[in-house]
Amino acid sequence: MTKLSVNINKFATLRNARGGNMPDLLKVAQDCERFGAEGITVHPRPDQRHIRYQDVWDLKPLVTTEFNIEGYPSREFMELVLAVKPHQCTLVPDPPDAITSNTGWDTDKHQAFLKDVIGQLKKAGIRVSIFLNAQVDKVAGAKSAGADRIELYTGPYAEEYANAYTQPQNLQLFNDYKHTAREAVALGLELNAGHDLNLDNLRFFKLHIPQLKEVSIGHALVCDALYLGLENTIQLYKRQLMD
Ligand SMILES: CC(=O)[C@@H](O)[C@H](O)COP(=O)(O)O
Ligand SMILES: NCC(=O)COP(=O)(O)O
Repeated sequence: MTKLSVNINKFATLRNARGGNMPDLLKVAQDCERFGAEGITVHPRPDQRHIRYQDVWDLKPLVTTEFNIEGYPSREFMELVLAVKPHQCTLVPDPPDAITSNTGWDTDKHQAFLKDVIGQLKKAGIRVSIFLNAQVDKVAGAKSAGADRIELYTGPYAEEYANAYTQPQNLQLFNDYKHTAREAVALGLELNAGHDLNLDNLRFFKLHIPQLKEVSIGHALVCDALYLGLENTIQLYKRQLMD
């Protein structure tokens, strides 16, 4: 079974646009769970342009499914995560000014740093996932740094899927995802995926990477919800994830 964690960043973007509390992020998270989400993901960025550090504190007692906090492990981020203690922390190598996440970790180059931060998170009882490109040679570094899971960065997959839409089975890049997933499982790592997954490309990914434990989806899901409604949209995404 693959769990759907709804990334609620973009609801916070909308709220912040007017400075008030509409939509109410806490209600959104609770409604996502009520509508079938099996996790809530947030990605507090240094400029707090969507998720604010206070949101993370406020969400913690309300989230009854899996709470996943994503981000670059800066000192401030680590202090927040270690204090809030979510179920899972996903480490992403984003520079402070990133518009959105656009690559995975080089687990060789940053091995010592990753080992240190993952050690701190694990000591606090937090499961750690690290964001990885579909690069089979970076998986061993995730394992030796102490990660429990990897999250496959699916941005390039989504782009290629859209381009090769008529014959997705010919996707060249997809073999790299398959090999990376296989290597992760062989080394005892669990598998997440995320970024730019949507109602078009999700089913193909799920069918070909059956080891997938969880996907986190935000941007496309929120866009779909504008047309289809949040409850219906969450159900449609869950349908794509059926075994
Ligand atoms: C790690 C990842 O892929 C997501 O967190 C994505 O970057 C969403 O962040 P934004 O909503 O800021 O684009
Ligand atoms: N980890 C990926 C995520 O949380 C959502 O990414 P996106 O669906 O907003 O691109």
